[in-house]
Amino acid sequence: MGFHVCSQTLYSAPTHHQFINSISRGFHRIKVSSPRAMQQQEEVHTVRVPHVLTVAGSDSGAGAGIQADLKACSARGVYCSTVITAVTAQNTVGVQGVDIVTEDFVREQLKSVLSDMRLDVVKTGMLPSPGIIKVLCQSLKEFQVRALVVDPVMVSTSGDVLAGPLILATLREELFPLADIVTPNVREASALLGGIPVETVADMRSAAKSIHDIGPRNVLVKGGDLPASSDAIDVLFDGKDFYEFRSARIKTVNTHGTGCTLASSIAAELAKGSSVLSAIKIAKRYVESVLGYSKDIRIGEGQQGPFDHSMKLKNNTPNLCARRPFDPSDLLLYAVTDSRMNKKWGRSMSDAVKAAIEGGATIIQLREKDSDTGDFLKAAKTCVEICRPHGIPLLINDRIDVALACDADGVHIGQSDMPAQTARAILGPEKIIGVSCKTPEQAEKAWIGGADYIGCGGVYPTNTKENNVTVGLEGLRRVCLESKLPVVAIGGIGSSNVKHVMELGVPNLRGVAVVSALFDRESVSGETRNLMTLIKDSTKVLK
Ligand SMILES: Nc1ncnc2c1ncn2[C@@H]1O[C@H](COP(=O)(O)OP(=O)(O)O)[C@@H](O)[C@H]1O
Ligand SMILES: Cc1ncc(COP(=O)(O)O)c(N)n1
Ligand SMILES: [Mg+2]
Repeated sequence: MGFHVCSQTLYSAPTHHQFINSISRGFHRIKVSSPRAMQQQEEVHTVRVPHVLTVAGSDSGAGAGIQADLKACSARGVYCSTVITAVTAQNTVGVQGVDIVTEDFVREQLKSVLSDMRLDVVKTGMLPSPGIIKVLCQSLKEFQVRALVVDPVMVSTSGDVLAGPLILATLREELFPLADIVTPNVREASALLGGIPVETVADMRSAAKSIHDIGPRNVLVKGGDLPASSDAIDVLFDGKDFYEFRSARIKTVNTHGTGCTLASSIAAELAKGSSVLSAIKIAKRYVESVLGYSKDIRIGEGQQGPFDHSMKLKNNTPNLCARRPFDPSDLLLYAVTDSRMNKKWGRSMSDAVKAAIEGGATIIQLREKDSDTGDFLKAAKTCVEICRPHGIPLLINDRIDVALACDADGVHIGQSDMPAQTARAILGPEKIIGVSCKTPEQAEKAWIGGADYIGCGGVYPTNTKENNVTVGLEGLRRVCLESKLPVVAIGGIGSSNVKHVMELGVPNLRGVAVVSALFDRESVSGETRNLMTLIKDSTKVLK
């Protein structure tokens, strides 16, 4: 929620009361002194978040190890603390060096975390020496946790040894009996069982059963590296039954860190309270989604690249990043294309958008009330591609799902849609959110909720919205005077009255939003151009 407070300060610094308000919504503990704020403090409560501790090695390339665990837990909505057992010099080519942390210092890290934080699940990765495993087992006996996930990391995807055969006996005898689940890949399963071949699903089943005999409650043998298999199959044995988890195999070189990610995602779901079965199901689905999203990204020159745990990197690739931050001057001539009007004039949504841009519109909103979601999404994607090279922000009316799916620049929502604060939580800190407001109170609420601008109207009566209460120029003036956000006027505005609106000259009024006067006309670009001339004339008068 921190970003929220920052975004507000772009336009106006929040008052003390607003500041407290916005923080308390994030459930942070606060110290305050004013009587009003003291009252607020009583309402503040803290929320304990699910917490996984990973005990693993650091990967400098950040594809696997501690770094993968942190990213996976973060993406899965769980807090992750870390105890580092080894530092590896590693990249997509291989492991160039390993520096093992001393047993004493592993013990010290464990004590720091476990004595202070109430955590739910411990997940282990690279445990490079028998001594470190013993230290860990001692700590686990001293400080109770709800579950222990053991990923018996031995060899990296690149084939380099991370923990040699020396650890096998201690791993089997001391750590496995404490584990709720162990997650060997096929090679690790083979090594744990003295080198027996594990090359088929049938082998995986019998390996899972044999490893179960060593003591863990559940064994998941992962088949990512299974030869000649078109699906990615993992086999679970819980002491009674076998379960097969199967997903399509993603064709990609970016599989470095899949094992660490699967294990920490299982730990994350267990920390949230899932059963072992559903934790595996969700974790595997997550791995499949991130691999699918990342299949074409390229990081490093080696054979096995890392993937994008947060599924965000591609949004920032240079050919797509004409997007720039919202600027209130974008509101100057705000074109709202309405599906019914486009239908009436036999125009496609994208033709309407092209014409508005050609005429000089500074921001565009798609308002679709009739078509199916799939058709709307397809058209919206085309409009995003049209707008982005021009640097014109594209917003979607009401449909946050469509805005996300087509990667629009933001949404415009009304008073009966979800609150701005909820929309902001879903859309993240960057997307533009506009809220329709008729009163200063609504404008205040939108600001606190994290909106970027206010749409105020209807200024004049309009056919576009049935039963819409008109606020008039006076209502617009009141909202503008009190709003901390930039305002765009909407409702029945066109060439005959745009000057009256713009020449109000009130602070925060940054432009006009227009539907019929642009789109219920023969030439959208011509009308847009004319209106822009009138807007510029009236802003000149003000200067
Ligand atoms: N190409 C792929 N497509 C889909 N899932 C995969 C792919 N490669 C691995 N997985 C899945 O990732 C998880 C980690 O498996 P694996 O790669 O075998 O472990 P490790 O990284 O320890 O070798 C498993 O759930 C496996 O099924
Ligand atoms: C520090 C460290 N820990 C674990 C792995 C295993 O990686 P993978 O998940 O690809 O098997 C690794 N390569 N490096
Ligand atoms: Mg792997």
